[in-house]
Amino acid sequence: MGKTADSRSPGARPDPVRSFNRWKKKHSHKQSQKKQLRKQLKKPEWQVEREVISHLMQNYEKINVNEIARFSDFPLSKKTLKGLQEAQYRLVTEIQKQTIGLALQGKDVLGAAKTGSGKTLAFLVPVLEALYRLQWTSTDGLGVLIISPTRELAYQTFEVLRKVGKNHDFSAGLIIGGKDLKHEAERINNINILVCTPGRLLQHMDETICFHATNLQMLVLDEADRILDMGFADTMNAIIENLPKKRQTLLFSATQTKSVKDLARLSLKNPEYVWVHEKAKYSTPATLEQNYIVCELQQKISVLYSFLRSHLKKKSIVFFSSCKEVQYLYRVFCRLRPGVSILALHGRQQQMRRMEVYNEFVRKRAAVLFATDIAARGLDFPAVNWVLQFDCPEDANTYIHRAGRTARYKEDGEALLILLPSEEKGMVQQLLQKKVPVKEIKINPEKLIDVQKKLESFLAQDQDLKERAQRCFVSYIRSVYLMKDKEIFDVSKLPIPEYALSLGLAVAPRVRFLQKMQKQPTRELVVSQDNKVIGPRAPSLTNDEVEEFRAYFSEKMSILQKGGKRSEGTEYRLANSISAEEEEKEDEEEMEEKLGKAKWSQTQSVPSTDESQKNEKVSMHFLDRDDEEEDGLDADFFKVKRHNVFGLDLKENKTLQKKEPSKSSVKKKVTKVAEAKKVMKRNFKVNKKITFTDEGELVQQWPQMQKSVSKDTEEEDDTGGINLDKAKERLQEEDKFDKEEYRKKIKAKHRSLHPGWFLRRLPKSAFLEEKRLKEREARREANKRQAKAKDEEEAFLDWSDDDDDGFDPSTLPDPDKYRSSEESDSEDMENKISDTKKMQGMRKRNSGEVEDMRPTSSNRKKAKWETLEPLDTGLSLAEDEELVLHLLKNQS
Ligand SMILES: Nc1ncnc2c1ncn2[C@@H]1O[C@H](COP(=O)(O)OP(=O)(O)OP(=O)(O)O)[C@@H](O)[C@H]1O
Repeated sequence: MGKTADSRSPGARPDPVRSFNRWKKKHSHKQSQKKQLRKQLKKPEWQVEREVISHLMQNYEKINVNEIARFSDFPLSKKTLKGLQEAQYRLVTEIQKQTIGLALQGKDVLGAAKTGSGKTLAFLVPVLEALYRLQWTSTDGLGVLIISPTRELAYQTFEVLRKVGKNHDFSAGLIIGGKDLKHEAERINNINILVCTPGRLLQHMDETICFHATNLQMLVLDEADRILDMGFADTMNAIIENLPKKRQTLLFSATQTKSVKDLARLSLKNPEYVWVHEKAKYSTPATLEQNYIVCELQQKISVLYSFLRSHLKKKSIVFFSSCKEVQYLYRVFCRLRPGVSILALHGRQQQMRRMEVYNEFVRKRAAVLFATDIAARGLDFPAVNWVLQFDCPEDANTYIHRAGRTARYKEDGEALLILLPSEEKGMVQQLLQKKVPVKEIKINPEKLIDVQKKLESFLAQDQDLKERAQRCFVSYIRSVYLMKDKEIFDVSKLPIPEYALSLGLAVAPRVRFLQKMQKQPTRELVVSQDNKVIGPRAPSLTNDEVEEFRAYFSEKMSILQKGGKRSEGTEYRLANSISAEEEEKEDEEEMEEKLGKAKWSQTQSVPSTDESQKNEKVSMHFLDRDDEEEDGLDADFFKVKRHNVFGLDLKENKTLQKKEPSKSSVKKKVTKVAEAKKVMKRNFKVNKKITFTDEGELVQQWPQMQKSVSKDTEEEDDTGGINLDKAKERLQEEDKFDKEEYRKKIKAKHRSLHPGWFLRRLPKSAFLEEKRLKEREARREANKRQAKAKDEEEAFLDWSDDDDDGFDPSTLPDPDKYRSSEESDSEDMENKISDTKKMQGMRKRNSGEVEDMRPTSSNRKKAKWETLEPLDTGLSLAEDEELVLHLLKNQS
């Protein structure tokens, strides 16, 4: 048998020929590698990259969705793949699988998939690849725009982008308002990928010199249906005007729009519709368990409290319909000390605070977040166990987004919806139509803890809290009043006095629009076909009216994204007499309360009723409990729920029975007129303030002297206190007199001006002023319409004991002029932008008229500078206007 080389004996010498051949092969391979490397090195880096890119692009056409399981199965750049791997993203989700390929091929995509299914990466990966393909550099400017409806969502998307795109060389920026505009403006021109909210973006488009989007390659709308809805309509139209038509557009949402009208605005080119779960049995994640309970409005707070007490180790989000509800209930619940830390997130908070709360809730393992719908979409808080919808969502889509904050990406979660009896039928029907599987469950009455007494005692001690309760009350009622779907939301069915009591208020605050509505039905009795009067028609607005209001409010919400503080907040402050300092105080207090909460076991500030003491003991007891006991409580709740032994209806629960307002607690309201009469009877003399002019003339500053009529006509009518008719007449006379005086003053000013000045400036100034006046007129019209929608503010004004014969909106400061010294820069900006926006809205309507003056896109800014050339007349704005009106009249 012959021996092989390997089986040679250890002492045998290797075959030199074979060894040489082996060495030669190795050597030549090494040489060729070196040669190739040298060749490569000679090429500039960009050229090597270009070759790689062209290789990748050739593979785009070959993408086969069915063969894709991992990100590395897509022809992606090494930099993107590395970023994905480092962030632990390897396998693709269904929406990523189906849309990334299409987007890489340059198609417009409308992607829809359930909440928590990974839509963010489905658009971020193509974003990175689009700029990589074009070898984009910072000098190329803005390449991709990602628009999100809320600041928090934009921030979250930006963070994912940073994580996944960290190996690329592009610059990315986050523009969401609430920060220094100047600082943003300095950097915005160097940003390649901009993540932003619509309002703030438009503000930069309008106000930041040199900012343009002419090179834009891709536009992404996250939560597209929300961004395209009426609330953002004007802003989005104005933004789209400034974008190049030739671009790729990606739209993503869990509830996608197919409205042709909406999509036409974006000028999509043969878009690909990818509805991943269109054929799925349910439109919500399979891992999400969804239930609803029905309870009376006045019981909801106790239900929430009881829920929190039995879920102390869980992470939950509770959704409310208004900021003021969140503000009040957050404070109250902090004082109630349920034993789990509570956070609040809403649009009236300062941006810093919002960010703090967001991050804190991300970090916490067990906590409760009280939030408005700003947290409803897109936010990816880790490991949320429960979503509780304290107030009924406006529609099924909002429900889906809210509930989708739990059970994200393969995790479990539970959602509980609290419905009023009047909301049950309509809402459940809507949910089932949208393929949302909700089941009714009952509450275990033994687990319910009535907190109304405690709330009453809090309010009795704290005037500020009481005012918050009143605002919360009005705000909730207004939110129901403004809801579009009148089948579900019927304000006339709300148990108003009982609701007030449940908030801890002895008397329900007056709500102006409700009073109006209550008067209305008597005139609007519904007559049946056989001419029988059936009853008063449910007071409601027409759909158009509601839509208008809603658009107004959501638009305001969108404008919030622009600046540090909301313009809406400013208006609220006007109406509610809350100053900016107070707002800040609120935030500080929020912090204090939280700190206080940590120390609560030592500091017992809560009083003193038997009931509250009892509850206090319970809380103390709870805090002393060990983990086991907490779990026990948790389990108790689950046991009840899972075994469906909520045998009794809430109504049967004695502790939560309807409370009739006690007679002693209902005080007779003292009107201002009555008070004034009382004062007059006492014959008080008001102090006088008298000053002297330079000429030594005596002037009575206070009380103001009547200037319009001679003293002898001012006969006092002692008989019946104040004669309102006479007072009214007198005021009208005064008014006339003042106007006349003012006119005279203006004329005198005109005469004193240099006549040559007019001749030089007249044509241009007259033209500009005419235009400005027209715009102001339109704005006033718009303001009037908006004023209608501010019933809450009006209602709040009603709480002062003003005589309510009729509130005159003209007594409110002009929102265009209003500027409190405490307002931040960003607030100023917001106000400006809201004006700009309104102007844009008008421009849209009168486009033919204004287009010549204000061309769009590139020369838009130039035109703006021209038109805004300052014209110093030395007069005030009002005088300026009067002057120009006068000139125009003379001209015509
Ligand atoms: N391929 C993936 N592999 C692992 N985890 C992923 C993947 N894609 C997404 N995720 C994770 O899934 C979670 C949800 O993703 P994302 O926020 O993108 O969902 P979404 O569809 O945008 O939800 P929503 O509709 O609520 O906005 C995130 O925590 C994300 O990190």
